[in-house]
Amino acid sequence: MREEAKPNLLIAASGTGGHLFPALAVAEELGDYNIQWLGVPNRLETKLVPSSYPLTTLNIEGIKKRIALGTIGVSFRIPPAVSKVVNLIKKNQIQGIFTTGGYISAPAIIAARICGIPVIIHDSNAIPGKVTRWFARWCHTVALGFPTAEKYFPRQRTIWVSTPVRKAFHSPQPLDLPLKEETPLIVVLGGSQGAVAVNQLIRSSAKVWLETGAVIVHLTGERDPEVDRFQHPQYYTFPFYENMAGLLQRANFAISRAGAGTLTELAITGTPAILIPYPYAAEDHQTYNAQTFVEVGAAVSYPQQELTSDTLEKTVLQWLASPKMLSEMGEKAKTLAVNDSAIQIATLLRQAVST
Ligand SMILES: CC(=O)N[C@H]1[C@@H](OP(=O)(O)OP(=O)(O)OC[C@H]2O[C@@H](n3ccc(=O)[nH]c3=O)[C@H](O)[C@@H]2O)O[C@H](CO)[C@@H](O)[C@@H]1O
Repeated sequence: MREEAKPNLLIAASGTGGHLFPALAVAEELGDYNIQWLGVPNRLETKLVPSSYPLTTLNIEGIKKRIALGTIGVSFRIPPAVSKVVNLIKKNQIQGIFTTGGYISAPAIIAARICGIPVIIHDSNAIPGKVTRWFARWCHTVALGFPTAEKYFPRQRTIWVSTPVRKAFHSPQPLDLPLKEETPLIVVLGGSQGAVAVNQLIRSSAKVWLETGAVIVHLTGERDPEVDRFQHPQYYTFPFYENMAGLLQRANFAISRAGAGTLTELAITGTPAILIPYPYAAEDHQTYNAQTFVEVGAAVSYPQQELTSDTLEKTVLQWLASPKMLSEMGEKAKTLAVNDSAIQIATLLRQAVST
């Protein structure tokens, strides 16, 4: 196919791994499209996107403030961000937009409406974000990470697709860590940015877990000033780890926040988890995300305020001594996996762009 014959798509996804990796997974399925990316300066997209797709950044502070105050609406003054997206759409003859919710979706959807092109929005959480709820009416289809989220969109076309994960999750990935086959591996993570409160809990209990022979890989994020406080030969820390597929495939279990991205990956890799939902997530959505995994028996979930290091210490020791229980929980996690989520969204986009 000649380069100029490719359809042109804009992906508006910004901020956290939970918003970016599902969008990158969809982009991986659209190799026959010219893809432009819309983000903001100084967020994760500036690291993850430019090597693969041209990135345009918007200053959306004004929009963030309006959404935080609940004042955005159909009549709101069109800010410069929207004009910039309209220009981008016109200049590049963009035929459709894919967005994963969050602030960046607002100017993208408004601009798409002005230009008369279709938008597919994906929202991965059990309680969809405010922007998704407000602007869904202007989208061609709302793709959902959790089937229960459908009730927020009584008048829109919705489809439950789970959440796309990177292609690497769909095949076995080698892990570059010195681990014997029989060594239990605990992976600790706090979403794409790390979780300082979880990190503290782990450091206060890790020693007893390591004494059983287990290895811990702890993804700490980049903002924890006490990251070097605990050290042990079986304890590995990384601020951010690229090969999540390899790590979760090998993990016996995870201790994690309950972001939708990580939960979906745990389902695909069949990894049981001790979940500690982020207590300040919008509308407490992580607690609701976690519920689905708890209900099928794939995870246990503790509110951070109620979880003492003593309870966590005992739970982990019990899990380390219960391989049969872990493999049963792993199988239950797999019942929540949707392996073709990215393909389903790519198909929706192809249909929307061609009609
Ligand atoms: C604090 C907060 O509000 N977080 C939200 C954010 O996701 P946030 O990015 O915090 O968390 P998620 O669990 O959704 O996604 C994390 C992603 O980063 C990847 N990862 C993480 C650590 C690492 O070292 N390497 C790596 O690749 C994970 O594999 C996963 O793909 O958006 C999600 C989707 O709307 C929400 O469900 C989360 O509640």
